[in-house]
Amino acid sequence: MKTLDNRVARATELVIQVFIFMLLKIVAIITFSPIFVIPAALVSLASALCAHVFIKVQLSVKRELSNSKAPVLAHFGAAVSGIVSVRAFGAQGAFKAEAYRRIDRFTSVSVTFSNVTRWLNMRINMIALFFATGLATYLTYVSDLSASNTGFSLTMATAFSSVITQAIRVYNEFEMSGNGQVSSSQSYLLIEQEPKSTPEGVPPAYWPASGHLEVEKLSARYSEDGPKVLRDVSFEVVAGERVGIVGRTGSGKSTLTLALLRCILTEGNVRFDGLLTEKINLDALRSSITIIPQVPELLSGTLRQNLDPFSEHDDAVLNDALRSAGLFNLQTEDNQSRITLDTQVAGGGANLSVGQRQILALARAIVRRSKLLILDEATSAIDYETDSIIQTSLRTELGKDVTLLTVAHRLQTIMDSDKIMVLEAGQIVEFGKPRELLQKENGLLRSLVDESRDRDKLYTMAMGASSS
Ligand SMILES: Nc1ncnc2c1ncn2[C@@H]1O[C@H](COP(=O)(O)OP(=O)(O)OP(=O)(O)O)[C@@H](O)[C@H]1O
Repeated sequence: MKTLDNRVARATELVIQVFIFMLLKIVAIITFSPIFVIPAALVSLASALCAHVFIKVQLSVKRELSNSKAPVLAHFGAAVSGIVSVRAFGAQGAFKAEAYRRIDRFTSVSVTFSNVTRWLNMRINMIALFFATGLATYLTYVSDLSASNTGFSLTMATAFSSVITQAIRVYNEFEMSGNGQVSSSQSYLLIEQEPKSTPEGVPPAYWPASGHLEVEKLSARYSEDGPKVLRDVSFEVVAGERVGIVGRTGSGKSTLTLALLRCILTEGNVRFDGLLTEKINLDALRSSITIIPQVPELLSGTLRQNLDPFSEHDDAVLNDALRSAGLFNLQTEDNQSRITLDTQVAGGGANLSVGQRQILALARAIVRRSKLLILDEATSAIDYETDSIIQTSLRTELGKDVTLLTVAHRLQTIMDSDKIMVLEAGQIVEFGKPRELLQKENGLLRSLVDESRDRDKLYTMAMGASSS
């Protein structure tokens, strides 16, 4: 904002300077030839008219110019970075043709742009020429001004055209940069904000004491005028239950998790450990629920800072969480690249594998003692060993009252869950114990399992889970 203020102040200063300069020239001419006050006023009016037309036209041409310049630069960038592939596939001809096409478009707009500038220069020069010629005629044949003052007045008049052009150019730049800066700042200022925390929204200190979740007619959409992606979803999960959420792609699984965290627009009631989540401050709600996304984000800093950003726990607790999450099962004591609390994590967790990041996200949930854990299962990029470590940790290390919702992409992960929720087009079509769902004729879960290559294994898992 400060840079913006400085730039606007500098541009304003320049505009004022040029206009004062122009005014001084007119004043100098009028002082020696007062009769020229009317031609000077007419010249200023005519110049202002030309400037008005020029600025209007030039604004859209300049926008078109930058729109046609970007594709040229992008094409060059793509060609340079992909030069090996371009040559390997013998696609030089196609790339050249495309480059010519883009350059042609850019050139035609550039020509229009310089024509617009030429249009203005011609008119301003003509106006200034008439003015200077009129003044010279008057001073030579009518006025009895001394030779030195005549020379001075004529010098002022001949420099007049360049000052007018300069004034228009500076004013135009001022208006364009002002417009751009103000409209982009405006768009940042008008970004919709989430509701602020209020004293009434602070939940009691004991909350949440359990992971009991009651959802009643929950609908969700991504924007005010967008369609309902989740429609009247109602279900109840008692504390400590493990629920798998399945459904075909686009059925609303991720949307449900976002709706529970109030990250999108929702209607209906969600009660978490007895409290309506819409009445609770967002920071309190989101810090009591942990979500482990497919690719967890980590912050740049040490592992310790990532697990405990506010330094609320000692190393023993953090190490315990790492062990429970399964990190130490992945590495041996003598491993040189062993991950410890002092390991530096790159921005986003770029120096760790997706599996390691999921394990750390799980450790974070253990440290925070979240009562509701939402796991968006990683579909790929995670090896069998890491996956089974995570699954074992989830089954053995979480407290008995911790509710686990797993958005599953592989049925194996959730077939031994307490319950399975099947979503279809934003609605719950099945919700119950795996064994019961598999017995339903034409059931959706049953059809998903029957389509799977591991059909028999899945049936065995479901029967085993339900009987336990
Ligand atoms: N940011 C968004 N803006 C608008 N619509 C969205 C957005 N994200 C998802 N949707 C829509 O919401 C619907 C449900 O998407 P969602 O991501 O919840 O499905 P999903 O079941 O998680 O799919 P997948 O298994 O592929 O992850 C889809 O029709 C999708 O087009």
